[in-house]
Amino acid sequence: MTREKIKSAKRLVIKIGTSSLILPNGQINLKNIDELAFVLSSLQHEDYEVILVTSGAIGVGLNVLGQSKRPTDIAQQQALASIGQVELMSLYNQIFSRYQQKVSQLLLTRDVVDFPESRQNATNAINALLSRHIIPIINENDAVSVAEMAHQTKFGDNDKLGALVSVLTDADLLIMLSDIDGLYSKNPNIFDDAELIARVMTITDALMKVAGGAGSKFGTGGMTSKLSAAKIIFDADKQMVLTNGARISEIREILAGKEKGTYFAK
Ligand SMILES: Nc1ncnc2c1ncn2[C@@H]1O[C@H](COP(=O)(O)OP(=O)(O)O)[C@@H](O)[C@H]1O
Ligand SMILES: N[C@@H](CCC(=O)OP(=O)(O)O)C(=O)O
Repeated sequence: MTREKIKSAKRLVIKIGTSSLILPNGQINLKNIDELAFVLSSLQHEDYEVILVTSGAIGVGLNVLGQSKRPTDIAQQQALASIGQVELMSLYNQIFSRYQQKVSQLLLTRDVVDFPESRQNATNAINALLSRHIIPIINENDAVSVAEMAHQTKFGDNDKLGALVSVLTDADLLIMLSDIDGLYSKNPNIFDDAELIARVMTITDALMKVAGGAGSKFGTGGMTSKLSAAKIIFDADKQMVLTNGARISEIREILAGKEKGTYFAK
């Protein structure tokens, strides 16, 4: 059950989900964002290379407009993402600068990652930012990405984006922050006797069956999309820890190899 390989990780991708950024009442979770900025900035100052993959554009957009329900209409969702992304980055910029950390924004679409030249270009840009000790903050370009039959520029969800960014940047570790302590043996929303799984070595069909949908009204993919992301990580021979975004300071313990959350590695 050893997590020895985590201890030498230097290049980190941290993915934070909407459920960790927005409170159930629709307000911004300032406590989590502040803790995230503090922990990631201090890690960066200690010479870790840190990349943040963030969700929350639509959730923050709803907050800006004082709405509570995600619209079903695609154009309305894209408008909300466009509004929320600015506010989200403005918040990150303010809070990270309190910890003397510069940040930047990259909004990706799937075609960028699919085509070798644009993929390399994106990797080069991220490497250039990291070499300047800047934390790149990455989201999907929700305002323009589409999922049409012959034209697919959507990633689907940010768990997948987090895994793809980890592969793209050859990161040593992906830490996925959700609103739950890790993967449970059953959907904990339904079963009281669900138990936390400490280590996953492969994604089986049986495991896919224990994963349910999103637990909060703001989350999108639920555990199914986290396991699909883990599959990308396994296929690329990489490692991932799924843990609770309510206890961001535990990232330190995870990096020290302590048993927190669910560890996905061969
Ligand atoms: N087997 C399972 N183990 C853990 N969580 C599960 C499981 N099945 C379903 N879930 C649900 O998945 C949710 C996490 O996904 P999601 O709401 O999309 O979060 P995020 O916004 O962090 O991406 C959990 O809060 C939980 O309700
Ligand atoms: N790109 C979208 C988030 C999509 C998504 O997968 O959200 P989540 O399940 O909260 O990680 C946004 O910024 O609202």
